[in-house]
Formats: sequence, C-alpha cells, structure tokens
Amino acid sequence: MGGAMAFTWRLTKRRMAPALFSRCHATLIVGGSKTEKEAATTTSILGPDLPDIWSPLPTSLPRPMPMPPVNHAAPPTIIDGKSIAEEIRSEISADVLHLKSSYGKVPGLAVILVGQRRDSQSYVRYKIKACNQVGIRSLLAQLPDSCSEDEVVDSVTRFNQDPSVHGILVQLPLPQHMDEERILGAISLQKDVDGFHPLNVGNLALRGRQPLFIPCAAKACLQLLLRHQIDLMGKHAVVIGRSKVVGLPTSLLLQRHHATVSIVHAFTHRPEEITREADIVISAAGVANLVRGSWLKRGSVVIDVGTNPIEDPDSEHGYRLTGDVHFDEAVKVASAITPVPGGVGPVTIAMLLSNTLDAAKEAFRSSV
Ligand SMILES: Nc1nc2c(c(=O)[nH]1)N[C@@H](CN(C=O)c1ccc(C(=O)N[C@@H](CCC(=O)O)C(=O)O)cc1)CN2
Repeated sequence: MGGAMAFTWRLTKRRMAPALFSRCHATLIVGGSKTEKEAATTTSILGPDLPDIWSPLPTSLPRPMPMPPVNHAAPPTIIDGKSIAEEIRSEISADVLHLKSSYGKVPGLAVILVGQRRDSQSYVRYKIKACNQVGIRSLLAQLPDSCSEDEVVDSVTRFNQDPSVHGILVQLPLPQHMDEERILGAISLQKDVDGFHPLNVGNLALRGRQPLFIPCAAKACLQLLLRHQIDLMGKHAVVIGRSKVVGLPTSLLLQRHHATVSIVHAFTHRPEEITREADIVISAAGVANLVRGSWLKRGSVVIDVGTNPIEDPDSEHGYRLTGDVHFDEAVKVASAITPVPGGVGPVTIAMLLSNTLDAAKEAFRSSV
C-alpha cells in the first residue's frame, strides 16, 4: 500500500446524495424525557481530560494505569463501544434524575438538521433516541436543503434564547451553499455541546485555556482508551485525518494527555510508514479499509472512527458500514481494536449527552 492511496482518499469516498425539499420551512419536534432510574450519583465520566501542564503530572491527579506489556500470544481486545456507551448512559440517567429532583428541571438538547441526507437523518434519530433513554428533553428543527443560511442562523438564535435548551447542535455536513463557520459561530458558547465554536476549538488548542466543550468524537476516542486503562503519556499516537469534527480535536486532546502526536492526512507522503511507528492509531479518514494490517506495529491500539457505507447486495439496504481500518487484517496485529459498527459511534453519542448534561448543570447552577 503506497503513498498514492493517501492522495486519493477524498476522491474515493462515497457520499449519499442529498435530496431537495420543495418548500422552505422549519419543523419543530419536541421529544419528552422517558427513562428515569435509580438514585442519583455524580460520577465523573471524563477522566483526567485536561491536565494542562507540561511537567510530569502531580501524583494527586488521577492517572490511567500504564499500558501493560503486550502479550503477542494473547487474542486482541475488541473494544466494545456499545457496552461502554450503555455504561455512560446509565451514569448520565442517574445525574439527570438528580438534577430533576434538585432543580425541578431536566437538560434540553436542540438539534438542527438541514436537508435530507440519509446518514445525517439516521445520526439525528440516534441522538434523539439516546436523549429519550437518559431523560434529556430533545427538540428537532428540520429545514430543507433549499433554505437560506439566514434561516439556519435564525433557528440557532431562537434556541440560544430558549432557557429550556441547554445544548444546541447543527448536524454536519451542511448543504454546500452555506457558510458553516458563520452558522457554528452563531451558537451560544455556553450551549455549544458539539464544541465546534471557534472559541471552544481555540481554547482546546491553547495551553492554559479550557474549552467549555470538547467535540464528541474526540472525547469518545479518549473515553475508549481511558476506560481500557491505556496510558497515553509519552506514547506515539498517529491520527489519520484532520477534520474539525474528529481529526483536529482528537489530536489536540491527545496532546493534552501528553501523547506525542503525528497527523497523517491526504497529502502525507508514505502514511503507512508513519502509522507503523504508532503505539496508538486513531483513524478518521473516511475511506473504507484504508489502514491495512501492514500499516500497523504489532501490539498497537487501533481506534477506528470511520463509518463508510460500502455496497453489499446481500444486506437489507444494499450497503453496509465499514471502518477506515481493514478489520480482519488489523485484528491479527493490534493488541486492542474498535469494531465498526459498535465502536466509537455509540460512545460519540454518549459524549453528546454528557456535554448536554454539563451545559445544563452549569445553567442550573448559575440560575440559583
Ligand atoms: N454536528 C455534528 N455532525 C456530525 C458529527 C458530530 O459529532 N456532530 N459526527 C458525524 C456523524 N455522527 C454524529 O453526528 C455519528 C456517526 C456515527 C455514529 C454511530 O453511532 N455509528 C454506528 C453505526 C451507525 C449505523 O449503523 O447506522 C457505529 O459506529 O456503531 C454516531 C454519530 C458527522 N456529523
């Protein structure tokens, strides 16, 4: 597998064509909270996400266990994102119940979906279902592809002003004619639960500063590593891809955990040679099966963020989802690996719930 493949990855990515709406209006759907379980306990689900120091960590700071020596004879760990997400959701449910009994209010998440991309529609459905599972109230504003940028900004502004909404997200990608930066920049910083506002991104990047929210997929990758006691300090992590949604924030967050980070992207020469040096590989390229077994060092930990639809006449919808990593090859080399589906995706949604919960806690605290 040579460097030429890296140059073509954006070109080979298959996209689902968005369909057009004929009229321009927004539909607002309000979902109720459902699940209310056990007594509340406040559990930190973040782990030591933001130790902002460059000297060795103080001993008082919770530290992940060091990576155990790799036993090459042992079967690799398949990191189960579904069950980790379930665990996180039950922690969040307990916190939501606690908020409800303390303040008489529950967190609210507003989702703005523009257009009719089938993948985006599915992700929004998963988010709303997850909100229902933990007792977070959800609101959905649906706008057609043909609507104007101003209409999307108006929708953001309405949710900014709504005190029952604590988190706002605009599902990406937006239709091409829209200025994504303008729309994301209109979200109130305190409600930016996707963490894509330029100030949150900048604060994640800058030493001595704390973002209010960290993008969900980046947090999910860190959760999967930390919950498997994978130590990051001084480890070589290679992040494949540099998007705002995954690659960039993940590389910044890994640095905050004192990993040595290399970023491989579409113009990187010989990406396989760099990736083969990595203790930890996080792939968010959006190219099915890009990372072959030969790209990996024996015993490395592989986190696959890709969810790429590939044709499969045998499956119900004519396609199935596959990751960026060639799983069958990688599983023979890695010490731990996430599957697709069932790896990073469900935890990404759990992190959205976690950010929404944090936003609500802050709003409730400052309102008393
Ligand atoms: N505003 C945002 N837009 C987008 C984000 C985001 O974090 N915020 N990320 C991606 C899409 N995404 C969430 O929006 C997302 C993608 C995949 C999954 C997921 O759970 N995948 C499942 C499989 C799904 C299936 O079977 O259909 C898995 O990996 O197991 C969740 C969220 C781009 N846009």
